[in-house]
Amino acid sequence: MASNRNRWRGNRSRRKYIVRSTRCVFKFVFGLYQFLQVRWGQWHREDGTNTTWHSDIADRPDLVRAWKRSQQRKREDIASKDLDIQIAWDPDETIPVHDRPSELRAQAYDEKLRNAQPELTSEMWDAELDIALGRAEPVDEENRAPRLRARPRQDSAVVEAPSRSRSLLSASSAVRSLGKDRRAPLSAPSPSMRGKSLSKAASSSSYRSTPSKTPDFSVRSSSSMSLSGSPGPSNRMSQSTVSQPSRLLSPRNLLQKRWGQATKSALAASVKIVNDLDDEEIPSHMNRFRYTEQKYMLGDELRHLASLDEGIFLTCECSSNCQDATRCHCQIPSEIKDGIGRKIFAYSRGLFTFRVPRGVEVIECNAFCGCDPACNNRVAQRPRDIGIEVFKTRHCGWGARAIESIPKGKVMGLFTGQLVRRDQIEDLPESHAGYIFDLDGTEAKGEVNSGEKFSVDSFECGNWTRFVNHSCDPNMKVYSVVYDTVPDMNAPYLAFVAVKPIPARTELTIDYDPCADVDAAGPGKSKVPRNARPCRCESVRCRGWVKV
Ligand SMILES: C[S@@+](CC[C@H](N)C(=O)[O-])C[C@H]1O[C@@H](n2cnc3c(N)ncnc32)[C@H](O)[C@@H]1O
Repeated sequence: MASNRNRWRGNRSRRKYIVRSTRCVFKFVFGLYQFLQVRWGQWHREDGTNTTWHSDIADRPDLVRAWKRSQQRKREDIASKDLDIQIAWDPDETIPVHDRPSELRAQAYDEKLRNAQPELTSEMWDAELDIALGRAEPVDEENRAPRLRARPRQDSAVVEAPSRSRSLLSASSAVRSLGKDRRAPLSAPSPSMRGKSLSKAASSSSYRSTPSKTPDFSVRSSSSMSLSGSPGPSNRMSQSTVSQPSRLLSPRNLLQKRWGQATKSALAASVKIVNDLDDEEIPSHMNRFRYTEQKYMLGDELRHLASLDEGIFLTCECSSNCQDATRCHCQIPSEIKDGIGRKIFAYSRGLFTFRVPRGVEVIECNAFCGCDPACNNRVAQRPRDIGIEVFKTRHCGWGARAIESIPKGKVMGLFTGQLVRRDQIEDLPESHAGYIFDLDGTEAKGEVNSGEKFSVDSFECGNWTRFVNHSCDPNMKVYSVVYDTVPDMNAPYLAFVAVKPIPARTELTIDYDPCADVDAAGPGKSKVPRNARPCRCESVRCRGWVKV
């Protein structure tokens, strides 16, 4: 490996050292971590050794990236060979150290699991509901294929087949047959969240392109959850975990369990379903709904957007925390500036500053930037840390609220769902209309670029944000943010941010038509658009209509 200047972190004298070679070696500390082995060219210990171990090298992101790529290749290699993986701990240590449980192996397991598990379909969901309601018996899945087989090396360490929680029976919809949907039909004549108005609310956004073979919503068994590749206690290798039989779960608990798995695998806080108002157990249309916390769902024709080449991104070389937007290369295209035209970040101390003009999108640091994950300019991409309740409102069906008080500027979450080409929206069923967001933040600014245009349909998949109702005096605003795509791709994320301090358990709302004439607000005073319906937000500033 070519020599390069390297500063040893923590060395106050700032003496320069040269990396002579790096090697991808798995060293086990508490049996779980892997480290990059570095041999130093101009440094050695008194005993002559010159090797140190690192999980990161702040000054050499190129080395770390190369190392991570080689790790990825190894995992893919392991995953492609067969569906078996030895994951048992060997108490007698007869297994070579490289075969012990490790993060690498956990990731390989996870990747195998994703390959082995079929995509969750509405039929599977219906079947689970049938079992939950006692209308059907769970099937023995022993002979179901393909699936991941966990091969125990010792009796003491068996990880169960991860597809245990899946039950594939009939395709009838228990929810539908129970007639649980007592709300007015959601067949709005035109999109409620869709349209110029909403796009204007969004100054821009992006979708996360972290390469992923399987979308976020993939349901994993408890054991696979514990084996997820991200660091943290919830990802440690666990002993055998047996799923709770589905038949013991009510539809709400079953839905809750699904969402719990999805939020947990995204390292996000919980989302609970509560209804203190009536006996509707779960929101309607949940029989086909798949929860995806932070990623768009991509159909085959858009899957290429999830594996963008590193070369497409502008990256910064900051060593840990990005503090100066004028020096951050990833900010070159950013149009967020202070009063004297200097580039600034959109956030201060983790909170949105609202210094982002309408039509301008926020460009966060990306996976290839040199800064660390806690950098100032990575906020919307972090896992949501505020617990959410999806609850039954008095007048607007189900809504969403936070379980704790929220400061102004807090980024609450990203709007997710199925990413669709804008020209295909008209083909969607009418019932989807109130759940579609156009990603047209830059169009609102009048700079329509020639690229493809997208919208996000959250009717059948998405997260808690699809329950956010409209208010003419909202407590959240939407802005657009990119971090795993680039602005020109027109597929930003939409981040929901608190515009004022919000007390715990206050309904979270946005304005579906933020560009309506605000000065003329008040019942009947502003021009009623064609796609409007009576607004039930009950705010004193209510326009009297909501665009749907
Ligand atoms: C994105 S969904 C919000 C979640 C929805 N309440 C539910 O239960 O699924 C948008 C739909 O909620 C309803 N809605 C939201 N805000 C409303 C308001 N202020 N007045 C009347 N209906 C509203 C409309 O039916 C609209 O099409």
